[in-house]
Amino acid sequence: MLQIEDLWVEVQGKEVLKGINLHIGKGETHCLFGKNGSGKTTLLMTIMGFSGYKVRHGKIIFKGVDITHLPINERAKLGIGISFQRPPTLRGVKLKDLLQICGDDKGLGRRLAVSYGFDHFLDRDVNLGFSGGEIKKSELLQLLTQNPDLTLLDEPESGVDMENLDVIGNMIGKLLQKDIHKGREKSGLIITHTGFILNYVTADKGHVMLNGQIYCQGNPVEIFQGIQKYGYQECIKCMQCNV
Ligand SMILES: Nc1ncnc2c1ncn2[C@@H]1O[C@H](COP(=O)(O)OP(=O)(O)OP(=O)(O)O)[C@@H](O)[C@H]1O
Repeated sequence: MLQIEDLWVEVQGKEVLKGINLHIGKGETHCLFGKNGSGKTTLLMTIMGFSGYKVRHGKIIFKGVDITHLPINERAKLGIGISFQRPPTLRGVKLKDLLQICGDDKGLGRRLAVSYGFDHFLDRDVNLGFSGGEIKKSELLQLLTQNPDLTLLDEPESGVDMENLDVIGNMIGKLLQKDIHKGREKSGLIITHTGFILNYVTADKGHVMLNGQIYCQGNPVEIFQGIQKYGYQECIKCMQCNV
């Protein structure tokens, strides 16, 4: 599904990603762990194609297509979706209108909003005055409507209370087809500090990013436990380190 080869990325003159290699197969969900400022968000924003993330070297291949220099809208059309760590407020854009843009089937967004008890937000400007948890629900509603083949999630749990974590987790589980083990087709890359998502999706691989490089890949639960026990720096010295 996604193949990243020796990716070097510069942001505002600073070299942030330094030779990233990553392969996410069809139907696989990967978790990305790592210290603050290590480059995780930069990787997601670069995959999605946001301006300001300058690819100095390397390739991003999605579904066999080289998307390294493709505009963001083309990447979305090809089937990539993203949920931001801190999504912007869209004044003058109603959530219902954004949901219509996200999905071809015009009724899908509303049906999903009703099913998650979120329909009273449809007539509000996107994220304007939304609480932290409401912003995350709105983001996931947009993604469920878009129904991307590769979903990029940047700390989906941040700002979400304990009860709503369950709702958010189930929405992500639906997005990534948690329950369909055979023939699962949707892929995901999830940045998480808390590891909460591991209770809601069957994650196939975990990676640890430090200082713009991926050091470790392996069982996501074991990696997360290793980080909790020994910290990032010690974790990357483990047997699973392959870079
Ligand atoms: N627009 C920008 N201008 C300047 N520096 C930037 C910009 N975007 C990212 N950086 C820098 O690049 C580095 C990596 O940032 P990034 O947001 O990718 O880290 P992260 O691993 O996602 O961190 P966190 O876990 O805190 O969200 C940081 O030092 C950050 O300050």
